[in-house]
Amino acid sequence: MANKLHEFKDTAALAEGLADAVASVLNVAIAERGSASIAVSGGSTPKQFFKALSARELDWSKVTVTLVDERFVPADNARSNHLLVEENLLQGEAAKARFLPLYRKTATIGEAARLASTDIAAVAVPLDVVILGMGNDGHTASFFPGGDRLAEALSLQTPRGVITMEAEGAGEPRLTLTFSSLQDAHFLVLHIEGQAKKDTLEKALAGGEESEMPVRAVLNRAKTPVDIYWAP
Ligand SMILES: O=C1O[C@H](COP(=O)(O)O)[C@@H](O)[C@H](O)[C@H]1O
Repeated sequence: MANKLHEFKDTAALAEGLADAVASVLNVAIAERGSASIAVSGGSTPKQFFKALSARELDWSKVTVTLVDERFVPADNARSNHLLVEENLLQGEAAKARFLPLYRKTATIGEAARLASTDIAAVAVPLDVVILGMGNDGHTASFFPGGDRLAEALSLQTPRGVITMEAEGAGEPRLTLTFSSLQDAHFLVLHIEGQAKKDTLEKALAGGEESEMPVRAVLNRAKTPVDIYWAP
């Protein structure tokens, strides 16, 4: 698996470099198909990148933005990945993008997953861009160690879509794209920052079970080689 590491002098340079690369992929998709898609992660890492991407020149009205995963909280909750994207990416020209949330105000998280799966199914396959983050526990998306549906989420037999996930380290119940939904993206990125995350990456790459560090599934058997973007 020819993953590639892109190192930057600082997080600001990484944000600009990744925004340039993503904008280029989205522009090619728009030129070739008339549309483009990107699934992004939440958490604390991507904020600078989102702001840089938001300022890139492209026909955002032709771009579908969705989430790799989401906490099962409404968009006005400070833990919401939707809120992070809305406040940092979907601003200015980028506000013209079509946004597909994963959270839905449904009686159960299972119903929200079914509704989100239906919407995601209407987006061209494969996704053009997937931006993954990683926790220091080796989770990516909401593929958490000990997750109640981890094996199902990581199996290529599981159809593309959104499934629920609960795990001790996850906090709220989660909604996550399945591995099958994201592993063949045209541009598959793992965006991590800081030495601790670099050490976690090295541990993940050194071998071991996917159940211990689920990011290994992406690093070891995604169809698309992973572009790893890192800055200290
Ligand atoms: O819970 C989550 O954590 C990961 C990593 O977040 P970070 O703040 O350490 O970058 C994130 O990729 C995921 O989308 C989010 O739901």
